[in-house]
Amino acid sequence: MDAKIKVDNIKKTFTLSKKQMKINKSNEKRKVAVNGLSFEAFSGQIYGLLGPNGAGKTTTLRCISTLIKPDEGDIYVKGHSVLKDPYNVRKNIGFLTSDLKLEEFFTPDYMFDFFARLHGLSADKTQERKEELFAKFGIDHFRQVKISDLSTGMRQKVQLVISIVHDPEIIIFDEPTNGLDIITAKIVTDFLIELKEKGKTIIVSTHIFSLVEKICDRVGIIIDGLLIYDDSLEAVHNTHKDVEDLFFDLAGENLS
Ligand SMILES: Nc1ncnc2c1ncn2[C@@H]1O[C@H](COP(=O)(O)OP(=O)(O)OP(=O)(O)O)[C@@H](O)[C@H]1O
Repeated sequence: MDAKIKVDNIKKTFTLSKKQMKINKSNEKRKVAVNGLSFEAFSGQIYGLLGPNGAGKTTTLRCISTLIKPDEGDIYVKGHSVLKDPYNVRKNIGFLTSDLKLEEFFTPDYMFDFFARLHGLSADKTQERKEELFAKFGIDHFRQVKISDLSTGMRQKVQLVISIVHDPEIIIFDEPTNGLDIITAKIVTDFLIELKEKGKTIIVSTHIFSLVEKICDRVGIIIDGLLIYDDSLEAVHNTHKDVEDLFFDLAGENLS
């Protein structure tokens, strides 16, 4: 099987501000967020990057999505290097994070059209895609309401649909169900399963064991910037009761 995403020995170090050093309760000026990470993700599968707070999940996903550059190593998305060919990487990726800022003044309808134009979609295609996604995520009834007047859950739905407006082959999703109510969380997880069945390649980051069990085909366990496990869910179940059992078995002594 050909890897759609190949993360090849990436390293990323941040220089910390005084404030960040205080938060980290450390005198160290530099923080190694990701320390020589490698894994592959395949089409028709969901790869779950699982780890506690500060493990390096978001940093890894931001490197894959070309928002930041790894200091060492490289990542190949459909063979395109994030360092040498970020344009073609971006074209193939939809990146979703709850950090995305939406313009408060605009409506979901306007935002969707704006991002569709940015991705070069025709007017017909934009309309077709908008109707499909707005119906699926229940956005229809607030499509003309200003973002500033929407609830957090409603905004998250809008963020989700605009990040996949171009129907990307690869979807990178940072904490997919964070902050969502139980109904929206189910719509999102069902949608991810539907996308993988269509042959998309999906990487999600999470700290929720049950989400990995429910939707992932492979799991990578990341702690302190290091990938300490990388295998199929089937392999997990061959040796352990479940992912939680595996996590505490492997990570127990590394956790503080
Ligand atoms: N821009 C930055 N500047 C300084 N330090 C950073 C920056 N981004 C991340 N870090 C640090 O790098 C480490 C890894 O952070 P990262 O956000 O990748 O972890 P995470 O696994 O996504 O955690 P969480 O689940 O809390 O989001 C943390 O110690 C974090 O404080």
